[in-house]
Amino acid sequence: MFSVKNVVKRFGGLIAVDHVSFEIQKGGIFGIIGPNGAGKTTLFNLIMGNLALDEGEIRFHDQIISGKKTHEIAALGIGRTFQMVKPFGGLTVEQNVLMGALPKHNTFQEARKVARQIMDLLELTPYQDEIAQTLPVGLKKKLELARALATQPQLLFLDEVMGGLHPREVQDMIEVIRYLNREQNMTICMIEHVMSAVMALCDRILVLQQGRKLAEGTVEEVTRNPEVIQAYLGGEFKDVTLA
Ligand SMILES: Nc1ncnc2c1ncn2[C@@H]1O[C@H](COP(=O)(O)OP(=O)(O)OP(=O)(O)O)[C@@H](O)[C@H]1O
Repeated sequence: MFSVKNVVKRFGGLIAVDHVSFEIQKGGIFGIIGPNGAGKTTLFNLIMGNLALDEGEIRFHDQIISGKKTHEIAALGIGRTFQMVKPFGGLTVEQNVLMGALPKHNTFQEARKVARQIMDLLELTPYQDEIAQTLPVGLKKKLELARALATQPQLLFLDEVMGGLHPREVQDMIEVIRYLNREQNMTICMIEHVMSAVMALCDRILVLQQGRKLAEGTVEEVTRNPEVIQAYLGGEFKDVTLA
């Protein structure tokens, strides 16, 4: 469904993404993990056309998407959330979700219907008239997800949606992602530091380190990989269970 082939991104002398290749199968939940600075967000920015790649190719359903503009990529059915939550701060929750829904729908009524379904799914309806920037982090993360869902993607890229959430909120988010994947047939690719969520959700994991692919495989394969264990034990992933 989606492939990244030999992608390279340089920032001056630094190679942020160094010949990375992977494929995402339709219907899966693909995880991308790795220490800070591994190149994960840069990879998402390359995929969504926010940054131009230096080498390589990105395909979605056999169409080359590298080189396309962000709105063209979104129109093909790819959505994303941002690690640094980016709602329009001065707008209400409902207006924010509508902003995502409007380009995909012919009428305002249709867009509003979809926006309301998404707010219901994410339990944002009680906050629909609140101004986005006044929300606590957990609700801001949900709003970020709601805005991405409003574009009705087939393939959704999630950049650390669990970050800053309380354990109860992490559990809720896991359930929402599982529902989107199983009930709405959405293929998901998630960058995530919260390892319990990665373990609970992902059928395949890519491990990046200093821009390079360190390992790729199932949760079992990756967590048994000696190089991954070494990288993690020396790193910041204190909550990872590698038993
Ligand atoms: N616009 C930029 N200009 C220069 N260097 C950049 C730029 N964006 C990212 N980098 C560098 O590229 C490397 C990869 O950064 P990136 O944000 O992709 O890592 P990450 O794996 O997403 O990290 P984190 O887990 O902290 O979000 C880092 O060394 C970072 O400093």
